[in-house]
Amino acid sequence: MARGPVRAQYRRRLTIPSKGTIVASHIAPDPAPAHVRAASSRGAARARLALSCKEVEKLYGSRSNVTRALAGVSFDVAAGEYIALMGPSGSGKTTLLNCISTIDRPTSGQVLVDGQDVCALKSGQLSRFRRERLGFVFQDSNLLDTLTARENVALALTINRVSARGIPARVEAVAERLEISDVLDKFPYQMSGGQRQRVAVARAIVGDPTLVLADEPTGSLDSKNSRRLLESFEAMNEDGATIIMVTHDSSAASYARRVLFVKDGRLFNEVVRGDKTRKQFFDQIMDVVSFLGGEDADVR
Ligand SMILES: Nc1ncnc2c1ncn2[C@@H]1O[C@H](COP(=O)(O)OP(=O)(O)OP(=O)(O)O)[C@@H](O)[C@H]1O
Repeated sequence: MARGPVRAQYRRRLTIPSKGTIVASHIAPDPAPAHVRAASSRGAARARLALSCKEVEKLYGSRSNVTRALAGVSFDVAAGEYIALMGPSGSGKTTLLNCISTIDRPTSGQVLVDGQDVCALKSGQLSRFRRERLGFVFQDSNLLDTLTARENVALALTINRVSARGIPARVEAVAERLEISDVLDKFPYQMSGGQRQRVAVARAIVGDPTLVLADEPTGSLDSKNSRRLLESFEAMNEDGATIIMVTHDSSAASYARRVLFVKDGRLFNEVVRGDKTRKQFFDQIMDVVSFLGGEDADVR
């Protein structure tokens, strides 16, 4: 099929303006995700912003050779949302995640987590902020090889100075939720890739962080283990966790409640799942992926 008419068709359906125009200078959270709405005990959390990015810009390089990785990105994430970030290779997804996670610093703009400007934190405050507010899940599980699964998960609580008495019950509870109770006493080399990744998720969420940040968490998993991990994320989100996940995979993104698309360092579009089935949401995501430049596999 000819590229031109297809693009024109998507442009109409998605109301995508002409090339180079920013679709939304500020993207607000999904006003009331159904599962958040349903959980009356979390009513107060509904209004709370877990994250607010304001005109985040990131330049790399020196004056003669500058890369503008982020060109003024603004969006809000309400507590309890589940966001997927998608976009072509080099569009700025990892840079954005790194600016949110404080691994990197924006050149200008603000990143507010729970209302606190993370760019203004000094180094001591920064490590505390990372420990207490953030949970990280990477493409490779990054577990400590010399510790069992139980010890890997417990370590996150020990570092957070949770009293030793309270640790075993919290580890058992999170293990049950992620269906890893039977591997808690195994070392990473004794587990499958999927089990290792679920242990890594347990480690990320056991401290009850404000934000769970995941960079291609299913990147090294086969389809069965990917699905299992994504179902765990979905359940965690239904229990109240706020999740931001970078993925190149439309199927993985369709588990989120809202997908933000990044292109050339800007937010280009967003789609909200609302009451759609996952399949309908997947089709909607694929529409944008196709518009952005082709096949699912090209969007990373
Ligand atoms: N440390 C760095 N120094 C210079 N340029 C960088 C650096 N890190 C990223 N970039 C550039 O910033 C832009 C955005 O990169 P980023 O890694 O955020 O993209 P991405 O969307 O995550 O890509 P991918 O999907 O391929 O991982 C790219 O042009 C990249 O080359």
